[in-house]
Amino acid sequence: MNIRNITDGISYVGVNDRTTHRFEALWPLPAGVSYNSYIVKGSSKTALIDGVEISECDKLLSNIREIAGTEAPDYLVINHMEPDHSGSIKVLRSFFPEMTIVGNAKTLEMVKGFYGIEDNLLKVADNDTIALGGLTLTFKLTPMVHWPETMMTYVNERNVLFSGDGFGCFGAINGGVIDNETDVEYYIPEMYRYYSNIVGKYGVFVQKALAKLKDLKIDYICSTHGPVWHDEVKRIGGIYDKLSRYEAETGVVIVYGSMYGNTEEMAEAIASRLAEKGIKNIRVHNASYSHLSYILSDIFRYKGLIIGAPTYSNTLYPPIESVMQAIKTRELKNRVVATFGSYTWAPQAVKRINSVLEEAKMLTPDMVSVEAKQAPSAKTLADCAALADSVASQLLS
Ligand SMILES: Cc1cc2nc3c(=O)[nH]c(=O)nc-3n(C[C@H](O)[C@H](O)[C@H](O)COP(=O)(O)O)c2cc1C
Repeated sequence: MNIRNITDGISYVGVNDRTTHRFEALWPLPAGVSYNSYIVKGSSKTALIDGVEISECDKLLSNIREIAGTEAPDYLVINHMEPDHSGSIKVLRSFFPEMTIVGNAKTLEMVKGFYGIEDNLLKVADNDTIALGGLTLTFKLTPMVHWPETMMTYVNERNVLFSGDGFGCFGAINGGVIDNETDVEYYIPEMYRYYSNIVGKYGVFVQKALAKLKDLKIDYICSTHGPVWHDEVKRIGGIYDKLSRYEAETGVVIVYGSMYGNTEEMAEAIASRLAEKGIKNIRVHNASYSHLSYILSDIFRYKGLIIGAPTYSNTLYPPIESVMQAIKTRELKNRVVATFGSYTWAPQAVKRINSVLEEAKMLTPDMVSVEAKQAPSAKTLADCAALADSVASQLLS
């Protein structure tokens, strides 16, 4: 139980999930995940902000009881309808039948579509407010961060932003709810992984949301996953700004597939030459072993991207095809790219990687590609070194 007073009138009542293996049945959760819910208690009305995943609803109900006693919340504000938050709506409604469900037009359409609830709904538009008595909720519509209905709720008198999934991260709450009572560095990599996997495609919309928030004084960011940001508000905002502009740090991700070691030998040669050239942040991922979510996280973090694979059944080795589609889907930009691969009788891998990069508008005129016939020869390895030189010089120039 992580009930925590955030600031006057605002409490954390979220829950931890330490048993779901994969978020969205896709992304591993080695450190669990929290579904964050909050209570805002004014002098006349109380609002519950966002729900939790259905399997954790019982914990949420007891947290609400702990804070509000037998009093039912007057409102349930839904910032985001993804079922890891909205899954508990039906149960909450049956416990608190008088509670009004608050959302924008798109939210309420989903409330009906997912849960068949059509009564006691309150539709809000951008900048609409609800007075709770001494505390006012103002709604900021932030569509496509990362669903169409996503919005954020701001408490004017406390400078608190309930940001939905925005600024969230994987990792359950380990005791400390507010950032200054926990190890922030533990969560930062999980913020990169969360952003790149879940929100990464929607950089343009994140930028629009950030523009909308820029004049608000924000002392606390209360997202739906991970710690409440207080001391780190500025840093977290900066990370989101950078990620959504597809800006990256100096460093290189080498992601490759290999069955019998030929492509891998090229990957090793490239990595070692990059290090010789002074690149320190080099992340090498064998796509058959590293989970895609970690590969994407590094790809969002670092500016250099070198992709390699063998030809497989006249096309691209499948794990790298998955990586390519994930990159294309996320509309990645502003990367220094290079490609490599190997084949035995009819090369297809590099051609396929390059064609997906072209579709993704990531091909650059000076991009280097190297492809080895069978085992990499001394000449191929020299070409790999030249590829690394080209990437290093573009990154360090
Ligand atoms: C199941 C399978 C399918 C393959 N299909 C092709 C192919 O269509 N064209 C080709 O030139 N080589 C093909 N190859 C050969 C590999 O691309 C080649 O041996 C390459 O060097 C393997 O790289 P690796 O050692 O990094 O796994 C295939 C190999 C396997 C095992």
